[in-house]
Amino acid sequence: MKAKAAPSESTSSLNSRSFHKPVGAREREEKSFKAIKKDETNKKSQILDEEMKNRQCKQLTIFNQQQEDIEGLRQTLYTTKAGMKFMQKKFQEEFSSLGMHIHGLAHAASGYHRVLEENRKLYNQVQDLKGSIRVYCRVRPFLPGQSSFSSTIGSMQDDSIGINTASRHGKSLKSFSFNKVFGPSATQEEVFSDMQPLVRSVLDGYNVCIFAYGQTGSGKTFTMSGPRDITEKSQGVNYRALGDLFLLAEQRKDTFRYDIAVQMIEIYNEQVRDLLRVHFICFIFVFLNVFDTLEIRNSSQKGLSVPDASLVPVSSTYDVIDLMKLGHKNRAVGSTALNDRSSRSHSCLTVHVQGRDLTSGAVLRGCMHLVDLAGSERVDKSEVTGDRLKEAQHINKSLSALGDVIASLAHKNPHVPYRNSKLTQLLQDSLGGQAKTLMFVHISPEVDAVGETISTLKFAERVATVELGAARVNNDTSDVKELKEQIATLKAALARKEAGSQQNNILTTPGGSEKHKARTSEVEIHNSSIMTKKSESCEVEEITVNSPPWPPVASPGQTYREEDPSFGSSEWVDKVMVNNRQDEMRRVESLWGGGMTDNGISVLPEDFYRRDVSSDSSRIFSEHSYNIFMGNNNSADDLDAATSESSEPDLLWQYNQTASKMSSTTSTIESTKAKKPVSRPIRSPQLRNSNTVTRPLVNGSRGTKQVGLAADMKRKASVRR
Ligand SMILES: Nc1ncnc2c1ncn2[C@@H]1O[C@H](COP(=O)(O)OP(=O)(O)OP(=O)(O)O)[C@@H](O)[C@H]1O
Repeated sequence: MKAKAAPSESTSSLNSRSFHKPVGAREREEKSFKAIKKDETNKKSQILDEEMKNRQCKQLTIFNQQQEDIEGLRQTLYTTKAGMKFMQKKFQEEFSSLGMHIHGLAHAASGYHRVLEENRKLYNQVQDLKGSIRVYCRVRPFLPGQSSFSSTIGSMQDDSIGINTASRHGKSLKSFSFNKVFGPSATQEEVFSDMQPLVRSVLDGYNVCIFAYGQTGSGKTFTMSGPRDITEKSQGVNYRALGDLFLLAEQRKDTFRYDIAVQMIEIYNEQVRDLLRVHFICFIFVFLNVFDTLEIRNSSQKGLSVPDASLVPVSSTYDVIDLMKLGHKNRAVGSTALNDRSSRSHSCLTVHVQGRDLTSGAVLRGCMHLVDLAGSERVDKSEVTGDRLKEAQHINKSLSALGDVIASLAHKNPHVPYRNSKLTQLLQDSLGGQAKTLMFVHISPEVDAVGETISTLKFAERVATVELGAARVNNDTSDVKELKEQIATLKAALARKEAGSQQNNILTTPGGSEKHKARTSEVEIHNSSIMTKKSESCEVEEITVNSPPWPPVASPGQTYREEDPSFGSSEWVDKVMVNNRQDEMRRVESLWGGGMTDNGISVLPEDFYRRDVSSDSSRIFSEHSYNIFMGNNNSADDLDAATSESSEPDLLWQYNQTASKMSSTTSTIESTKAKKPVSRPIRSPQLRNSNTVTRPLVNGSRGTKQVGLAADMKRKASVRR
């Protein structure tokens, strides 16, 4: 800029000077000025050229540099790409190997689960084989109004529980192990789902017993039935078990046909009472504070331990709900200081299931006892007096009898004192038989119940050591069934003949019928001693004595008719037997008392029927229902007694014996009759239950005869073996 300024300055100064100078000088000056100017311009252009050159040079250098950089970048990109590709490949390889590894792990995991499941099954099988009683423990939550600050429950795992105890040496934790432990928050559904497989095995022909044990107020009734106001969610084991059986029966309907019926009894003050019987006589009994007591018959090979209790067919959960309502209404419940609705009796809901394989014709019979025991109680705590005290004493006595039985079984003692209480008699088949048994032990979390809790859990641990032997399926193959049917038919024929000739004897003996009329009750009483064997023939006595009342207790809106297809198809019943028995019944009924028929046969007075037998068909139905659960008829009972503990050859032996007996009998029927006096009294179930003439008979004699017979048959079987 200075260089530029300088010429303009000099030009202006030259102009001003040249203005004062002469023309020649001025021209010279102008020339020299122009030359200078030219030089300057040249110089300028030279400088500019140089600058341009420099700039170009710089740009070239920059360009070259950038080229180099780009080349470098290209190289880097190339190597990066290659690296990326390599990494990608490696990653893919690793990924696929990881995938394979994960696949392998998943396979191993599923295998592990399978093994676990198998282990569980095997464990259960071992338990089944050993026949160990399964023991589940359930802890009741604190009740509303109770302080939950201090609980006796110190620890709780899936299969063990620790109880805090205070001793002289300070606090300690006592641990107990069971098959399963349910905490206070366990729902009814969770509880049931764990025992569902056990319940379902009834449909496969097993006998199952689930019983709830624990001190009063610990939640036994809650587990077995539910709370006072039962909802679908709070339903207990009883409802759920039956609902599940119906569901499964429905699912299997293409291959199996199942018939399900229930009985519900209670043991109150050492008396067995039917909870499903609604009869006007019942109300009279309640009014008079006298209740009909029933017999327990463990010798019954057909699964009816209390054959006289109402046996009610059920085909839906609604039937069950109605029945349970009735049962619970009839059950003895009272208020104590420990539980405002304390069960004062042991209740037992028995579910009888008979299934027929539609392809093979094999018949399976299973039965399930669902027992809600009355709670043990310390009378000083429950503050009971009077009747409640008497009840408590009976409850404690029977529970201690249960303890004795468990102790004997645990020690494998040769003698087990089942007969010391009705409760142990009832549970005999489940505690010492081939049943699958589950005990639900209940405990309360309160600190002041710790003593009872510890003794309850100790008892439960002892129960878990009892080994019953392998559970067995009660199945009749079609061959066996056929043989039994044949035997039954033969026996029926024999009975008909015997009854016919006996009748002739009576009628031909002067005053025979009169004598019989006068001695009706006497004969009934003596009958038990006369009958040294359960009638080998028609069992008319069985028809009337052992049959549950029919129609059975009708739940609201329910009627049980002869042609009701929902329960028992005709093919299950030995029709010949039923018809024969009807004839037989008519004949024998007419034999005892009343007037004379056209044929000169005596008949019962009409008011007898009015009082004791609602209708003839009801009797037939008793027989029908009874047969369904007895596997044809009672005449096969003898055979069962022998076969239940013997093998198929024994059965054939029995059959041959009967067949040969039959052939000889038909020819020498009179002599056979002379050897075996047959006395068949007629008693309707209602009359039997009316606490009148039949009472002496009920008291033990019939039961002991049954036991005697079973023992006799067993003896026979073992001698044969
Ligand atoms: N798991 C539970 N969840 C909620 N409440 C329960 C539970 N178990 C029991 N209860 C409540 O505790 C109270 C006592 O229960 P429950 O009557 O079943 O005892 P219990 O052992 O049958 O008594 P008892 O032997 O005197 O008949 C009831 O009010 C019942 O609703």
